[in-house]
Amino acid sequence: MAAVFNVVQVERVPGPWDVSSSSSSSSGSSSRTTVRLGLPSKGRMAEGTLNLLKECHLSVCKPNPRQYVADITELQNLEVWFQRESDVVRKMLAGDIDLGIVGYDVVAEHGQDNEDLVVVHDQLGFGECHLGLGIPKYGIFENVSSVSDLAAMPQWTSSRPLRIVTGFTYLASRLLKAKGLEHIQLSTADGALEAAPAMGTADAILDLVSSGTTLRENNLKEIEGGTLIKSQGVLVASKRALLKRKGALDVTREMLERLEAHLRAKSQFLLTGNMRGESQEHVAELVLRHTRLSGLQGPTISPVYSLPDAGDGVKVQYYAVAICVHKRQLYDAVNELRKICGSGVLVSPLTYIFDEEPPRWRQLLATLQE
Ligand SMILES: Nc1ncnc2c1ncn2[C@@H]1O[C@H](COP(=O)(O)OP(=O)(O)OP(=O)(O)O)[C@@H](O)[C@H]1O
Ligand SMILES: O=P(O)(O)OC[C@H]1O[C@H](OP(=O)(O)OP(=O)(O)O)[C@H](O)[C@@H]1O
Ligand SMILES: [Mg+2]
Repeated sequence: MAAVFNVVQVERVPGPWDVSSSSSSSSGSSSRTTVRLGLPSKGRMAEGTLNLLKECHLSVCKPNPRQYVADITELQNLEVWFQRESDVVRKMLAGDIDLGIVGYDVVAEHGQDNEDLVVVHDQLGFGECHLGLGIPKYGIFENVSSVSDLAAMPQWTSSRPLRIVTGFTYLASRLLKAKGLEHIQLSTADGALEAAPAMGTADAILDLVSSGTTLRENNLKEIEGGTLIKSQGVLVASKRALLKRKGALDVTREMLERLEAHLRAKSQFLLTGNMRGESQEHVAELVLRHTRLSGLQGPTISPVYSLPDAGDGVKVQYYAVAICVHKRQLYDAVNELRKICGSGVLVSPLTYIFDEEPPRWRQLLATLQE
């Protein structure tokens, strides 16, 4: 006997952006004066988010793991709300949250190209993955190695479409047809999608991939052209909040500046060493002969003062050389600097490199003026 569900009509509570709502909405959020930042409450993105904010000296004070509201001491007038990633995006669209840090995949799937969502920083450097098709390595798929091969398979017709299981139905319905997959039938599941082809409940899957281990362990493979989007942690904002909510743009700017300056510094080391030379220009010429020692704009050369002999005044016999080098070039740069310094080379990690104005800030202002 088919289950009968009593459908209860639930009156929609107007949100803070609803023009019809004269009074405050359910949470009084239309009259709220604080700016709200939504962060992942659990899972692999939660840890990466909190670690990055801590590295930017924006530690979230969350004494109890089950506490869903917190704050960041350095950012007054900002409330932190811990939510599931998809709910962060939903609540941004409803006007109950102003900013969020989530995976880009969640913004793309649950934001559904809503123009109110603005990606303020698109590469936070954690949660890297991509949304890709996975098909069996065996059977009729054995020699299929690309999306065009898959689309060309004669098996797929309007009466017998290619069955794809995914948690990303919005992106699947928008992007798969553009890849030439005409006859597809989408189904959803909450997880462990890789089991579906072996179980016979789907022919292929569309899911997030990072190491590829789960696909391989379930005899599935990716195919050329099968990646729909790439994803990593992003800082996303509601355009309306940035334009209408007092303080939202200022706090966004500070977060963006700190994130951008820190992420840029993470890839750099500061090298310093002392060397003999006739003048700062002479030392700079020696250093700049080495390609790996050109730094961000160039080496900083400063005189080292000493009192070689009692009674004589201070003298300059050495010059300190300071340069930023990319982590990948560290060892070669140390060797080159050592050759010309002759003395030890000090290496320091960098916390921030602040640009005059972060490029993403100019982009955001341009977006807000559209
Ligand atoms: N290999 C991966 N699989 C799934 N998500 C990944 C992967 N790599 C990075 N991510 C990021 O992590 C997010 C999902 O994290 P996680 O799976 O912990 O949470 P969730 O899927 O929402 O929770 P749950 O899995 O309990 O339903 C994705 O939205 C994506 O941005
Ligand atoms: O490429 P890999 O590194 O193997 O990661 C990909 C797997 O990780 C995620 O699953 P998750 O761990 O979130 O479990 P779930 O499928 O139950 O969500 C995703 O749904 C894939 O199944
Ligand atoms: Mg998951």
